[in-house]
Amino acid sequence: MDWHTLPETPAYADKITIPGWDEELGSAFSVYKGPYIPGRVISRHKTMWDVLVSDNAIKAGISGALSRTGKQPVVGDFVVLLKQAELNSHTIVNVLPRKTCLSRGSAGNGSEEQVIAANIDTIFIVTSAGKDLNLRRLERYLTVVYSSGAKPVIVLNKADLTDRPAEAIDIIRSIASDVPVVAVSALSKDGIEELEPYIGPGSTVALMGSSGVGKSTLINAFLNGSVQLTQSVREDDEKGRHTTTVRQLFVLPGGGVIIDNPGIREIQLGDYSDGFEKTFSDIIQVAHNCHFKDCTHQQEPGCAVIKAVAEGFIAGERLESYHALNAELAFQSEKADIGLKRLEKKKHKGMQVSPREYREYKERR
Ligand SMILES: Nc1nc2c(ncn2[C@@H]2O[C@H](COP(=O)(O)OP(=O)(O)OP(=O)(O)O)[C@@H](O)[C@H]2O)c(=O)[nH]1
Ligand SMILES: [Zn+2]
Repeated sequence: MDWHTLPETPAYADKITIPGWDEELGSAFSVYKGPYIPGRVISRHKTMWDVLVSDNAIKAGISGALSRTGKQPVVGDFVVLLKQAELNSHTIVNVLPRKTCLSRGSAGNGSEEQVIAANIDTIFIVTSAGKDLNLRRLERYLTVVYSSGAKPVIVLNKADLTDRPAEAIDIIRSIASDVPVVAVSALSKDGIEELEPYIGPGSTVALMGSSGVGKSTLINAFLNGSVQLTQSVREDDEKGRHTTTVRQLFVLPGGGVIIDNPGIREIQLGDYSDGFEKTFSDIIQVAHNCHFKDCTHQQEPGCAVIKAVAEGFIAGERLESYHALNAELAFQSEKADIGLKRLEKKKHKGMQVSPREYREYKERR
């Protein structure tokens, strides 16, 4: 064979069958030669990770070097594993660049943000028709999703319980600008085909929304009975004990991936300032016309936002929600600042030398 006809792509490239894998990951991985294989994290335990590799799921720990960087693999991460066949062991040695990153803000202790999941393309914000429908909560969810880099889709579930789903959709659209809003019934599967474009081969979705809106029912509908969602896997850990793990990443029959993780379900509002500006882009746009540059849109004269509310262009509740979220963000970042100061103090303390240490130091010289 003439060498010109050799394929340009490395030999492993066509063997990689990890859902969500793409060319970019391929080129990031191409620097690894030898006993390294790629994988995708299914779920994380304290010091062990379940990882999907070409055609099965394995358990892996992480290397000391990766551990020292402080970068912990999370569900959805694409990782590089060192495979030691003779020891029957896999070790995660690196996390490949994340496309999107869903994290809990730096709430409380001022420590760095906590990443919950990575590489989610689309997040279904699930709400249900009827009394769960809460526009203010939807705005919070939108804020979180925008900050992660994923694309939001609002799913109005239990459409079978309302006579007027179109009305509910209109209400949601009033705050959602160009975010798709889809009415479905997870129970009867009515309308779920409208969600199919987001769960096609290679795409990764996650679901967010309060308890009882029907997230599990929806996932089961996508899975089409191929996996039992609540199925827990009983296996022996490295010490021979039985452990029970719950899968958090599912491959759909059509090739898409669904991530279902308690941290995403129960997401709290943290430092999501970027997403905040996107969510309230209408208010921020109007605010350019406020008389004062630092207008807080509370009661200042010449406030264009208050004027827009009075004239009915912006809903009063929406401005209230803006103020409430703004206050919360300010509070969170203040808390983070306080935490930082505490840390700085601590660091300083560590550098202080006690009189005894100083004496010993001088004596050694
Ligand atoms: N009528 C109707 N009921 C639904 C629909 N989808 C889900 N339900 C019901 O709503 C209840 C809650 O559904 P789940 O799927 O457990 O809700 P969830 O969002 O996963 O709840 P958590 O696990 O607490 O987060 C169940 O009794 C479902 O049968 C729907 O489209 N229509
Ligand atoms: Zn103003």
